[in-house]
Amino acid sequence: MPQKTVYLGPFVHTTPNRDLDICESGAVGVDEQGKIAFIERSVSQDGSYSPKQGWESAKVVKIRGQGFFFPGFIDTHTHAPQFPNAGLFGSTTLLSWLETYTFPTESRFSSTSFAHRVYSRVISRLLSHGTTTAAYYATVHVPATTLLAELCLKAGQRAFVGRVCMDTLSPDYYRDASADAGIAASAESVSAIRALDPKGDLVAPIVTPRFAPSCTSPAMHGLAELAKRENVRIQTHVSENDGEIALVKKLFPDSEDYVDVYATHGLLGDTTVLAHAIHLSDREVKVLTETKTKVAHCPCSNSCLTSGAAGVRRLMDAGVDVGLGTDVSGGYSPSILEEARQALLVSRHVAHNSGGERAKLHVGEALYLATRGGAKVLGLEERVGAFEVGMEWDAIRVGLDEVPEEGEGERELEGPVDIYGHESWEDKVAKWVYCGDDRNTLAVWVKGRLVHERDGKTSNGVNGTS
Ligand SMILES: Nc1nc2[nH]cnc2c(=O)[nH]1
Ligand SMILES: [Zn+2]
Repeated sequence: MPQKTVYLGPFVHTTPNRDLDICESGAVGVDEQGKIAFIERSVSQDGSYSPKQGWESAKVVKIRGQGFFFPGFIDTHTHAPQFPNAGLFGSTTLLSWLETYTFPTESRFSSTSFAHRVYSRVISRLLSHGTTTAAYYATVHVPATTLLAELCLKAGQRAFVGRVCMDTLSPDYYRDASADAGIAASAESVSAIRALDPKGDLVAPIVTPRFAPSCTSPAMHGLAELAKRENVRIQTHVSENDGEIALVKKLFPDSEDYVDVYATHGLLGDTTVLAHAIHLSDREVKVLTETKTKVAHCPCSNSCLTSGAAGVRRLMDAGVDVGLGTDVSGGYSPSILEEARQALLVSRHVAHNSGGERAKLHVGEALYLATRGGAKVLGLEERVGAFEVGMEWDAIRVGLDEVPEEGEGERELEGPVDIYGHESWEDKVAKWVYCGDDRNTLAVWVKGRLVHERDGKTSNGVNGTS
């Protein structure tokens, strides 16, 4: 159980309106359950903080130098078994990439010892980049999928873990034998993951049809029923690539479009996350709005696989909830900070090509998608994604490097962000978003538990005592 702690110093998060909210000198009290008990927004900066009644013996964690507390990042879409392929995609596009890189690698997770090696690294890498919640796709293998959930729980990472279901148009060496076999294995996986964390405090199952081309109609119907019966969320891919969209049209000639395939199989709703959603028609966007279906925006992957540029402003204007997904190894980076940067850059391409100035995201919006927006996509908005009383302390301690004044001597250049002193608070945050990386992630907490310390040994459940 975490110790009662007061976090002192600047903190930054986003508002429900997607603006930055910067508190230059605050105090956040976190109780033994890891919940935020109070927030004070104007604490004296002279170091003479006097604790509230009942908090006199609480531990104090203080920002020193240039830095701030920020909510933990939320990755609404990634593939844990694809991390061995991060950076490998060559000139492929989705369907050739799946055949060439993805299916052969995912098939190796029939070995739980291989899974242990990869998944342990994945979790500690994500934590080191400040990702406190991830929605993972695993593979078709039930034991390795359960292992991923176990390792998340041990490391203290919040996670949704999904056994991938795929019963058609997949290689013989890597597929479900039939729709019934896939549904039964997915049901087994849901039960096994639930048993690890029955209340879903940190880890929960998520039903995961890979995408329409690799699932038969009976498999999709069965998975929708499973999700409903077990009250489990759903994740899949939609409208990522031109060839994929053409294939869906051919496979499901009676459906109006790609979104309609999922609608007619009962797979849409406010507990469903669709990744990509790049090439949607107005009708499809309307259906997502009406059904409250959520979207994981994966700009890095969309660029790597030449999939296209998703118009996030269009989705947000239509009232669709959007979060960010690294989609490794379609995307090369495990970092949601990198994904926020890519979202900003891609929005500028959209602005130039068709969307106009309004298509451009600003830094606060990108950080909203990375935190509060992601929480909403995964149904966690009451618990994480921002600093509010009653929410849980999922947080990053960000450190930025100060460049010494002339005559103060040189400092070792450590991190990628230089602060010269002329910057406003908004400037500091922008420099972090555009120039920062995991060297700026000094410590990470989930539900009040310290789960990673830069240069410490806290990652992956080792010495995670605080
Ligand atoms: N990006 C991506 N798209 C998919 N569509 C179906 N499977 C995948 C996958 O593994 N990654
Ligand atoms: Zn994906």
